[in-house]
Amino acid sequence: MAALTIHDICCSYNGKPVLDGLSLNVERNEIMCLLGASGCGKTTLLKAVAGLLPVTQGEITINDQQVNGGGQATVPEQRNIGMIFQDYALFPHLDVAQNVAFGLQSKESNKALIQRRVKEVLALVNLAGLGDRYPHQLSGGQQQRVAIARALICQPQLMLLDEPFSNIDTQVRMRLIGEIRTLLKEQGISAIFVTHSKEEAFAFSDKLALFREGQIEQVGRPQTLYQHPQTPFVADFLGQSNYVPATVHNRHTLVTPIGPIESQVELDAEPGSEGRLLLRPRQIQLTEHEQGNGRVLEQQFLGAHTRCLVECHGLTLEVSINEPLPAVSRVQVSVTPHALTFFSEQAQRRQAVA
Ligand SMILES: Nc1ncnc2c1ncn2[C@@H]1O[C@H](COP(=O)(O)OP(=O)(O)OP(=O)(O)O)[C@@H](O)[C@H]1O
Repeated sequence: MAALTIHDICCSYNGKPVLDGLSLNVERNEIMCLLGASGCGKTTLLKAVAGLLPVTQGEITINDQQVNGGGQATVPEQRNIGMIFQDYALFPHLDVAQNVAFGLQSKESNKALIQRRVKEVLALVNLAGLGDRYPHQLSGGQQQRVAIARALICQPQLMLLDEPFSNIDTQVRMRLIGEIRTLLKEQGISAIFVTHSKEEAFAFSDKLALFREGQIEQVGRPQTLYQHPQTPFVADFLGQSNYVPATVHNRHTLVTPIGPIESQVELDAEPGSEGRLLLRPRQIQLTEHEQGNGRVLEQQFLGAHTRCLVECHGLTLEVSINEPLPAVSRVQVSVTPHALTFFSEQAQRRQAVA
């Protein structure tokens, strides 16, 4: 069942449309990431869901309750939403316990109950015992945990997180992402999370919605978008792409300058179609070979892997290998068997017209 349904919404600033007929579904207990370049409308969508921005067309439904539609809008405080911001937005003059209690005080008068809930949520975010510290006495990661505890205390059904990890030290970031993801899953909370960073998006979300100028280009599981992008825009946004000119020989074979390449799934293009084969750096194999079809141009040792640039039949390919190759100049380039992603010229032309 859907935790959030956004149907055909439009939002604008000073009459200039930013979201124009956008639709998106988030399932219960699902974490959806809005990923995209700066200015493409991610925060605008969060604000519309939170009720902080007027929606000029379309409907928004949160857990079966319509909050926008038919000219009506539910006020933000009645949407049962928790919000987390990049800059934590804590009250500097309140201690941690007072910050966390803040949202609950307007709904609950029983002080003992509030104190008990504060303790519970501080324990959930691993801040037990730090209730009497002030925000300036905490690290960035700890301040973000306070912001999360403050949102959790009101038991929201939906959490909106706007670049929550971008001010956090890289070393702490991946650990915090893992912890918060587990916490949201344990508490059964659905979430929408905004980021520029594909690494954060991959690590935190169940699904990705990749934005492009106020539209969603593709939505799906992170691995699906990475491995089977529907457009070169999605392919290039999510990682390094090599494009090899190719012609469809039959439904399972492409003819390329590297040689014929077999696909593990049927290709969605007619024999004879021309286009480009997408190859990720890990989908290309290099084997040392004196008469090999490739020439190593450059290698960079990057710790966990080595980035290698290879010239092969006039193409420059970026390949990711585990260890640097010894000082050899020739290699045999081959493609790891997989379900090929082929962008036919015809389909690209259709998209450009649409
Ligand atoms: N209050 C505002 N008044 C006028 N224009 C705005 C306002 N807020 C945002 N915009 C414009 O709307 C567009 C979308 O902005 P939005 O903040 O949603 O983008 P974003 O994808 O979240 O970007 P970022 O990743 O940089 O935060 C941008 O062109 C931005 O300049």
